[in-house]
Amino acid sequence: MLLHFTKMHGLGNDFLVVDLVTQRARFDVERVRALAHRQLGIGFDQLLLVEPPRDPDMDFRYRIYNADGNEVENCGNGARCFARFVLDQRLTHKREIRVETLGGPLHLVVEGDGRVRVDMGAPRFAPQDVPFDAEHDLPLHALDVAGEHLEVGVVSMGNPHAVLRVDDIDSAPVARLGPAIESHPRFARGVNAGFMQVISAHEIRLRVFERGAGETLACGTGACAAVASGIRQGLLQSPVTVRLPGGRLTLEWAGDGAPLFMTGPTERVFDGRVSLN
Ligand SMILES: N[C@@H](CCC[C@H](N)C(=O)O)C(=O)O
Repeated sequence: MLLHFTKMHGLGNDFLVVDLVTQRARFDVERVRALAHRQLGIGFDQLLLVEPPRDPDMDFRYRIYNADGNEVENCGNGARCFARFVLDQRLTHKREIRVETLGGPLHLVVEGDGRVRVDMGAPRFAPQDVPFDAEHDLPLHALDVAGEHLEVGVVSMGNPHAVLRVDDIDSAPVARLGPAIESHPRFARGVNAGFMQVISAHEIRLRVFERGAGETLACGTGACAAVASGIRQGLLQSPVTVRLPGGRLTLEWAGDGAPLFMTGPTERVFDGRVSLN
């Protein structure tokens, strides 16, 4: 069976996007891993599935799998690509799209310049919402990792994030600490580890070691988590430009309980067909 797919990226965070509105396919862990393989497969950080909604108030269901084959709750760069994909494929003519995800509903707007603005929902900091093993809801939590005593902000953007402030992301120990934070036993479902350098109240640099994918060129929900944590700590003020290895995002957040908005670009790389036998 030949399945049509589209390869896309958001700031270098790359995706295999599959239309399951007009096609049928099943993806188990082994199949996702095989397709994600950089040498033996197509290669991607995440697989994005476009499905019909289950909720009649929604336009689509948006499902996300990490390269390691596990299904996850949310993906910010993927959400922007999702919006461009459903428009380009003429699965909708709407430029304002509502999608259901495992992490909750998202509202996507394709702007006149082609960039996509996403209402990512309200960041949540309560440890049980992340989930993170801690008794109190604090802006910073002590975390012992690989023999180091760190202070991290913990945030749920539907998916779990830990944010560590560093002096310089170019020399930050992302490859060493990233995997140890990702699999730290206090994060029951694993965590995405963000390394944030504050440039000014309105600008940060960020690298993210993603759960189930390793370090990526950009992480949209990681950018949201870093900005939410930075504003909560009094380090940042909205709007904030986030400079990731793959490019820039603009983040706006009015504070506790308010939705966080992320705006950025998308790119379609190529279309193809793959045999799923
Ligand atoms: N790259 C994504 C996040 C994808 C999911 C993440 N690795 C997780 O496991 O939660 C983004 O742009 O947000």
